[in-house]
Amino acid sequence: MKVNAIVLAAGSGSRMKSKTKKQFMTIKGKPVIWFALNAFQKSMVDEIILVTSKEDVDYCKNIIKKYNLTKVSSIIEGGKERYNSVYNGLKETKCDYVLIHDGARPLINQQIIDNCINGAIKYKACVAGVPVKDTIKIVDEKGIVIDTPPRNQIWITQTPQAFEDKLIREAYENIERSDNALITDDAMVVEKYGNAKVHFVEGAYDNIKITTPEDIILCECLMQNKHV
Ligand SMILES: Nc1ccn([C@@H]2O[C@H](COP(=O)(O)OP(=O)(O)OP(=O)(O)O)[C@@H](O)[C@H]2O)c(=O)n1
Ligand SMILES: C[C@](O)(CO)[C@H](O)COP(=O)(O)O
Repeated sequence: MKVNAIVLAAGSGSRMKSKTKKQFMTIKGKPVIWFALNAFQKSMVDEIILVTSKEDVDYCKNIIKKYNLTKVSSIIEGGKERYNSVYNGLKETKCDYVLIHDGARPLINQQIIDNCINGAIKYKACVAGVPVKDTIKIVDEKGIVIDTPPRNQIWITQTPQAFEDKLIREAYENIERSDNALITDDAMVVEKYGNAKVHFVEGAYDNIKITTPEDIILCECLMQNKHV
């Protein structure tokens, strides 16, 4: 059984509003992207496909060399939207199961990776996540509450998202032929165009995505007691 991971680092990080792209900012002396790459390096994943922007390929090559990330088998160019980057990565993989992960989620751990691999084997399509702790409200464009859905039906969706390779490949091929507006994760591609039900597997509350400036501070705090 061959398991590959696609790690995404081709975003512009516009919500971070920083000079350095968020995936290359430094936490505990290491670039953010290193944490995810290192987690997969230490896991049972066979190969890592790193997706990044053309202008960052050389920088990524340096990181891979410096930290001896031997499982990174290729660095490929991303696309305009996240799903374009994922599809470019998928074209580069050939395996039985594939894990797709945001390079901007440095707090991924071995347990989550294992949960995703086992979930993909069991269900063909799964995503890491956790139930929401807050009450969530649906609002209209004026900010007026329309509905308060039952909290036990709402989960925070994280990455990795893991799939049987054939299934996710076919689902992505289908979006090429369809209206692909507002696709923000890979589970959605399977929900809309794939041939399996997507199951949640246990993620972690600290498996946050670095998106806005306070996430860097939060991440540093969360990492303080961890051995990474
Ligand atoms: N065209 C894109 C867009 C996003 N990503 C990656 O997908 C992950 C999650 O996306 P997000 O947090 O939205 O990153 P950005 O698109 O970079 O951020 P923003 O939306 O604030 O511009 C990140 O690791 C990002 O690098 C990517 O590889 N290619
Ligand atoms: C894939 C994802 O991280 C799951 O939460 C998320 O959907 C990415 O969305 P973004 O709009 O690119 O932040």
